[in-house]
Amino acid sequence: MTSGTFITFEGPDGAGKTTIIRMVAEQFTNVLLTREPGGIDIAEQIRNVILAKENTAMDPRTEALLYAAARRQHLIEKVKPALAEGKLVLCDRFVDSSLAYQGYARGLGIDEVWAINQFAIEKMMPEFTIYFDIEPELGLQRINKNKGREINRLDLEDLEFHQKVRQGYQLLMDRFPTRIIRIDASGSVNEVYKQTIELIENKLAKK
Ligand SMILES: Nc1ncnc2c1ncn2[C@@H]1O[C@H](COP(=O)(O)OP(=O)(O)OP(=O)(O)O)[C@@H](O)[C@H]1O
Ligand SMILES: Cc1cn([C@H]2C[C@H](O)[C@@H](COP(=O)(O)O)O2)c(=O)[nH]c1=O
Repeated sequence: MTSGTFITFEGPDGAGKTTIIRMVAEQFTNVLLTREPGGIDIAEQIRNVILAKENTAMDPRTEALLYAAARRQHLIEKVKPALAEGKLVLCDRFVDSSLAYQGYARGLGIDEVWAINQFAIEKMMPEFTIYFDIEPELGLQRINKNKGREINRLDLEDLEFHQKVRQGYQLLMDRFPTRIIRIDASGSVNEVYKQTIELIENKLAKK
C-alpha cells in the first residue's frame, strides 16, 4: 500500500525534462526528485555501462534488459520506500522510455519490451506521466548548445532514431490516453514550467 504520489516525466532527448523537474521539485516539501536510469548506486553503475560511448557493440535486447534491471533496483531501493513515506516522487524517465526507445525506435516491439518490464515493475505504474513533446531537431540543438553536458551513446544515434523515439511516444499517448498528458515543450523554460506546475497542482488538488 503506497500513500505518496508517483509522477514520471518523459520525452525525447533535450526536451527539457531535467530543467523543469528541478523547478517543480523546489515548489514542494516532502518530495523526492530522482531519475532513470540511475538514482541509486547500483542503477548509476548500470547507467554508465548502457550509456558509455564505447559500448557500440551492445545488442538492443541487452540494452532493454539493462534498463529494466536498473529500473527494478531503483524502484525497490528508492521509489517504493519514498512512496511508503508519503512522498511526492518526481522521476525523470520510467518505463515509457523503454517502450519508446527500445520497443519502438530500436524495433524490439512495444509489447515485447512491456512484457520484460513487467518482471521488473510488477504492475507498479505512475499515477500520471507528463510527456514533453518536442521536434527531435530542436531537442538535439538544445543539447548541442549546452557545452557542459556530456554526450552519451544514445544522444549519438542519428536523427531518424530520435524521430522514431517521438513516434513511439505518440503511439504510447494513444495507448494510455488518460495516464500520459502531453505538454508542448518547444516554448521558453518559463512557458513550459507554467504549464507543468499548473497541471501538477490541478491533479494533486483532485486527489
Ligand atoms: N524550454 C527551453 N528552451 C530552451 N532551452 C531549454 C529549454 N529547456 C531546457 N533547455 C536547455 O536545453 C538543454 C537540455 O535540457 P534538459 O537537460 O533539461 O533536457 P532533458 O529533456 O532532460 O534531456 P535528456 O533527456 O537528453 O537528458 C539544456 O541545456 C537546457 O538548459
Ligand atoms: C530510462 C531509459 C532511458 N533511455 C535513454 C534516454 C536517454 O537517451 C538516455 C538517458 O539519458 P538522460 O540524459 O538521463 O535522459 O537513455 C532509454 O533508451 N530507455 C530507458 O528505459
